[in-house]
Amino acid sequence: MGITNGCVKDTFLLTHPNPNPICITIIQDSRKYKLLGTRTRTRKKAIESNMKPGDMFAHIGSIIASLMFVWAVFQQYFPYQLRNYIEKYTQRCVTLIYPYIQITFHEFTGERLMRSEAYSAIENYLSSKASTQAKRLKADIVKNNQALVLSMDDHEEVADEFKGSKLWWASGKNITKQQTISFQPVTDEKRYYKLTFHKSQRDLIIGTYLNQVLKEGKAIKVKNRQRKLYTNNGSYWSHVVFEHPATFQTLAMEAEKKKEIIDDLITFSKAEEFYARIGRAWKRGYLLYGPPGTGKSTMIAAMANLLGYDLYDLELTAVKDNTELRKLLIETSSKSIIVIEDIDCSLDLTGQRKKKKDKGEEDEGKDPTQTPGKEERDNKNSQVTLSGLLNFIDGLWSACGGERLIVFTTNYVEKLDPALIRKGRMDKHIELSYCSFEAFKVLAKNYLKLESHHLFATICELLVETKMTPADVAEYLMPKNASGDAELQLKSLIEALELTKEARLKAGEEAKEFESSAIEAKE
Ligand SMILES: Nc1ncnc2c1ncn2[C@@H]1O[C@H](COP(=O)(O)OP(=O)(O)OP(=O)(O)O)[C@@H](O)[C@H]1O
Ligand SMILES: [Mg+2]
Repeated sequence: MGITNGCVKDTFLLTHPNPNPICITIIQDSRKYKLLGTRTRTRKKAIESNMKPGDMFAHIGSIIASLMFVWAVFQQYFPYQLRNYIEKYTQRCVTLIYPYIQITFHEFTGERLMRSEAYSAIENYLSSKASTQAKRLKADIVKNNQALVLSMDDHEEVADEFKGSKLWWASGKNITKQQTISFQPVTDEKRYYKLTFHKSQRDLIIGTYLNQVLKEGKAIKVKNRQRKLYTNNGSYWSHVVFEHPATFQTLAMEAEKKKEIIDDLITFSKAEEFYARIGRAWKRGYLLYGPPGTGKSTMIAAMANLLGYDLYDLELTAVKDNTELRKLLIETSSKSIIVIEDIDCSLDLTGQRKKKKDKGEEDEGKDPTQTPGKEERDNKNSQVTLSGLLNFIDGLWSACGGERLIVFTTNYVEKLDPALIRKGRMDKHIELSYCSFEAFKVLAKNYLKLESHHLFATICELLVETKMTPADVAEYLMPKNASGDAELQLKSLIEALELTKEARLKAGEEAKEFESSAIEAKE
């Protein structure tokens, strides 16, 4: 660049597209260069400079300043419509030559600027790629400060491959100034991910690849999330962190039965396509029944831990009426287990339909899930009725997308209305019963770290002859002192089993005596 009469010339003309160039004045101020823009007509007056020709810094500075200035002039002097027109056609021309397609996924979408599900799924999907490829990463802690999740920082790029096609994910952000009254400048950062791929792969990427990214991203999110236990306070759910340690490994139960339940749950959780194909909502109902202390609640916690689902513990007696019940149902999230414990105690749901039938009140063809009868309404303080509950389950099956399990527990299965537990509503009925020897061995392994012992044979015999719940057996296996002598604990269990056996025999004899005296009295 030569400077004649204080004017910038020559080199500039090489880089400047305008034949009547806009002159950029560069005034060397000690070591820094100040860039000032001015038009050609002021060329002669403009410059006082002692800049050395060929100075690289000055060149780059001048080019950038030149471009900025051209852009500023373009923005200022061209009418808006013309600018739009030029921009539109420039982009079209570029698209004609540029062989790649770009898709942008913004972090916030919609009028209410909700965080986009697609954005967070992509963030999760890219986390493993980012940790191996990106140079700048962002770290976040999830699961109650237990797990670290990495994602790529702004303006990073990672590559991915799908069925032999290469594609690139870049992260970026737009910064806009907000119009608020504040002493500090308030800026609004809008992040996005941009996917770039060759236009020949359009169908493959938009169809299959993106679906897979969203699916995998959501699965990672579910795995990383801190699970919650929701309880209803009237018509509102409140939650705490769900951290129950129960698993199917620690659950005392026959191995075959346990495996069947685990298989059923895992099959359900992976059966999205199957349910869609057969036209059924992706839901499954479980009825757990058995005496108190046989592990019904423990099994629900183990189910939630196995599948990584949230738990909604629905207290029916706290729900005012059917409308409130429906509202609660709609607020439950996907990948959750909705639990109604002790369904027989929650409401008087036991014989209402039978009573109505006896009185001939119910039409043969009438849908049982329709409007509640008077008896049902008058039964309890809570006005939730059997019909309401059936509607709740059927509504859950139809109104809410995403997978959900609903689990009822009861100590008295025979008391429940058959409509409530029919297949289709409660698909799987699981009986949890008194402690078997196989179940005892699981407890002994968990509590005493014993796989075999010479006292096991005696315990096996006694367990066949008596009825003791796993909860009671577990209580005898709890360490009673610091030494935690396993043999002592097994002996105390044997003692308790013998006492239970004696009590049972005595009760049997008394019952026999009572029966024979009743027969004698009749005669
Ligand atoms: N099958 C089991 N395996 C392991 N532990 C068990 C089992 N059953 C009971 N327990 C132990 O007994 C305790 C009580 O069990 P749980 O609350 O699951 O019984 P429940 O069947 O839900 O009883 P309820 O009908 O009274 O609600 C649990 O804390 C658990 O440690
Ligand atoms: Mg329970």
